[in-house]
Amino acid sequence: MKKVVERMLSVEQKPCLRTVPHVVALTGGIGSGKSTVRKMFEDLEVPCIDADLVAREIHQNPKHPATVEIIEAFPEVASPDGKLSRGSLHTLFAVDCIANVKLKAILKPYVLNHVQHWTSSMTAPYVIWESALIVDGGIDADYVVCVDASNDIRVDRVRARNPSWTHDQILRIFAMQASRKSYLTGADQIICNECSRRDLQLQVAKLHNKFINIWK
Ligand SMILES: CC(C)(COP(=O)(O)OP(=O)(O)OC[C@H]1O[C@@H](n2cnc3c(N)ncnc32)[C@H](O)[C@@H]1O)[C@@H](O)C(=O)NCCC(=O)NCCS
Ligand SMILES: Nc1ncnc2c1ncn2[C@@H]1O[C@H](COP(=O)(O)OP(=O)(O)OP(=O)(O)O)[C@@H](O)[C@H]1O
Repeated sequence: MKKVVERMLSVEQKPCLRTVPHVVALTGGIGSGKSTVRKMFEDLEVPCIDADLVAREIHQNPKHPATVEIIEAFPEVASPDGKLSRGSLHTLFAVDCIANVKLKAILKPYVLNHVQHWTSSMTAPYVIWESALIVDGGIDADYVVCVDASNDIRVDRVRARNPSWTHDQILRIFAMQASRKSYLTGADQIICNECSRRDLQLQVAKLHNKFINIWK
């Protein structure tokens, strides 16, 4: 009986073990393979969030204060129902650097707020935040993973994924994003995606084991 009471007391006195998960930022330029890598981490049951998808949910909601502000600033890219028109990446933001900076400044606080709330509701040792825009700064991650491939491979993959995009449109998006060098120098770890999906998966599994070992 004494032992049972002692054990109950020791359990009650233990501090709450619930801690906020570590954050791995997953970044890279357009077509580098971020979403492909994110899905591989999801297959390993790592909770993942796509910041660009969060941004999309915001600017496709005409009542969201960020959407109202964006449409006020850029009425030319409003759809008839008050959302941000999806083609606006090519017609405005990939060709007008100032407009792009303003768009990101409006969206970023709302996206980060959502992503941080989501993170604090997770119980895994670590979570993954995916975004092409992480190297823009202001994102507090424990570890930055950059998915990399040569510009030629990325252009080919984006063209295959988006057949209606022209070569010029793709190069404009490249030019709006951080340089390949900035992505690489800002990373703690690089995943080289000039390989087969199978070899990519092996790199992901190795990295996952490393994270689990340090943060278990
Ligand atoms: C410009 C927008 C409206 C175009 O939307 P659309 O659905 O047509 O494109 P999608 O989101 O699928 O983007 C496709 C790819 O283009 C690249 N990209 C998108 N937006 C940008 C941008 N503003 N600057 C540079 N590259 C971009 C990314 O590699 C992205 O994965 C949208 O991408 C957007 O809201 N971008 C800003 C996102 C943002 O500020 N996120 C904050 C993260 S902290
Ligand atoms: N190792 C690979 N072998 C063959 N195709 C690949 C490989 N990795 C990615 N792809 C393909 O390349 C395209 C771009 O990959 P993905 O969408 O993952 O890139 P991304 O970095 O998320 O791009 P974006 O910034 O536009 O969201 C996709 O169609 C994907 O299926």
